[in-house]
Amino acid sequence: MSAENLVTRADLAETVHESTHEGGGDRGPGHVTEDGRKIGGVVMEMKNITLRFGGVTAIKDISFDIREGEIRAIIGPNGAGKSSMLNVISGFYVPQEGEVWFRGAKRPPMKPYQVARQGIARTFQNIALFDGMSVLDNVMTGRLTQMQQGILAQALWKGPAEREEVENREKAEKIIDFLEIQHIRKTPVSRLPYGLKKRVELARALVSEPTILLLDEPMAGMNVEEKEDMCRFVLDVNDEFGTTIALIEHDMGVVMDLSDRVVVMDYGRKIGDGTPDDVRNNQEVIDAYLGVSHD
Ligand SMILES: Nc1ncnc2c1ncn2[C@@H]1O[C@H](COP(=O)(O)OP(=O)(O)OP(=O)(O)O)[C@@H](O)[C@H]1O
Repeated sequence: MSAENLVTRADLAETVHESTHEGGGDRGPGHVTEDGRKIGGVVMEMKNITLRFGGVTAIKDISFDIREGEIRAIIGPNGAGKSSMLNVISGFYVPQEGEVWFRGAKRPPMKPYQVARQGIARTFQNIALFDGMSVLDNVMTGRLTQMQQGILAQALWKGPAEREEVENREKAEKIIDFLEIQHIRKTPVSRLPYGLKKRVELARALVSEPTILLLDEPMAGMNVEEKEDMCRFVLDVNDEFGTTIALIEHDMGVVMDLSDRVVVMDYGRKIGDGTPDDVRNNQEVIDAYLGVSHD
């Protein structure tokens, strides 16, 4: 990330002050945050996860949980294993050891589309949209995992298929309005600036009405204004829909101001876990990550 793209904590505090929630204080289940958001019980639990790629151990025996309604950040230096962890949650990787628990039940190994059907949506570190398609059509693809009608029924445009298509379109339009991209809904994605493409990706993930939203570096490569917008939308999504959010982010200003709790990884290990204040004051975290530049 270039220096000009960096948002300082002070900048962000100023711009997202109204909806930002403090990191400190009691984070027990069932509590209400200082800004009135409800944090529920544990919705997802990673238990002793180990993931290897041949000789490389990307994740070493990591456990942490995610509570309903919270914004949970995963941070750490490059190669720490953050994306691998998000890929375990979303079913792209199956760990060699450990268990993933979702809504109080151990999750069997699942394909990513099955995980998506359980209400876990994600965005990617690198933009993964259909370039030649319009914003609306891209957002509509986010409904695919929810569709009940088969391809033949869709093609014949009959009865339930027609109703489903109308319903999907209404949901897509609602999210497009919510993320303030209605003015570009007919524009091919290839013509959009970077920040708007990232917002379209967010829209596509949101239109599936996820319980948990996984964001892999949602602000990477953005300029200051784009970052401020994205921060506001992440907070608004959490506020308005009560969506639980787990995100990977390198910008510490963003992480510290957005998150309820933070997991810190380094070389595949967990070296910190707690409120932003907890991790900010953790010497191991300072030595491994916070004390060094992340440009
Ligand atoms: N598909 C893969 N095959 C082999 N090794 C992999 C694969 N994916 C990740 N790794 C390795 O696992 C380790 C963790 O990578 P990962 O991408 O999860 O880290 P990260 O913390 O997300 O890094 P970054 O911040 O740079 O995105 C690295 O050593 C990486 O090279």
